[in-house]
Amino acid sequence: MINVVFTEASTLAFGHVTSKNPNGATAATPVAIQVQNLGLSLSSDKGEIPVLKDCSLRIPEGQLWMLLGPNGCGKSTILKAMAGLLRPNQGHMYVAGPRSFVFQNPDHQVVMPTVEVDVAFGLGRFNLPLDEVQTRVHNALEAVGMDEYAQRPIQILSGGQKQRVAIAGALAEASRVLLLDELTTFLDETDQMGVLNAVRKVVGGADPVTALWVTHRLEELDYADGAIYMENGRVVLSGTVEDVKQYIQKQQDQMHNNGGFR
Ligand SMILES: Nc1ncnc2c1ncn2[C@@H]1O[C@H](COP(=O)(O)OP(=O)(O)OP(=O)(O)O)[C@@H](O)[C@H]1O
Repeated sequence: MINVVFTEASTLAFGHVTSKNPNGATAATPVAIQVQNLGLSLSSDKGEIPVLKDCSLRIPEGQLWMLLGPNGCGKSTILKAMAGLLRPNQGHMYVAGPRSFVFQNPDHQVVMPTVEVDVAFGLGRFNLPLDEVQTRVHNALEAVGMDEYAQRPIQILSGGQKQRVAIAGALAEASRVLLLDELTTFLDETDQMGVLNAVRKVVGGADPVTALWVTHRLEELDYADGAIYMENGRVVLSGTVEDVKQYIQKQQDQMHNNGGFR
């Protein structure tokens, strides 16, 4: 039986989720994402596999949080559930809207001939006046540091610049929550920093945008306001960056002592 409720954050009690307040959050900070006891199964040739098990977490509005964990632990799956791309079969979830999912490979998302046309593309369904579209496109490109590229053909952009165009598309649609799936995995350091700084800037801007950023790159944790660590389909830690760093360090030390650290 499907038992998932998308509900208003204020109706849920989440006392046990974070052990310490992450940077800048107080008990009164509004919540952008809350997940409680979420379960999700996917079908495979071996039948239904439980991919998410009893996951709970809470992310305050206007913050950048990172989601880490070993390959296959369920990071992309929980992100897709938050985006509404996958349907959980247990638990409760609230994600503020509008929300946007940005994929690892920007070529799946940035498809129009030029930068400004691509950012404007998603606005087509809102039937906005032309000057409103132009203002939104300009503001969104400025927010991610790509306004000088407005007229450029998409195909000459680097991977990181395309990621920033995809994020601008989400901002133009007034997205309040950005769900960002391993954007920097295949980027060089310059592109990685371009995307990280762009996300950091929009999260810290006047309108409260919240971002959840899946990554394997530990150095990116320094840009985050809070972090979540998953293992084997479960959220094992959700709190401060320092907590998660210490947890990862302990895991690495243990593996090293057992002679198994790669
Ligand atoms: N469509 C699917 N059908 C069946 N199983 C799937 C499907 N998609 C993912 N899985 C399985 O679900 C588990 C979690 O996958 P997911 O992609 O969420 O992990 P991840 O933590 O994002 O991994 P990575 O860091 O490698 O990207 C894995 O065991 C994966 O094989």
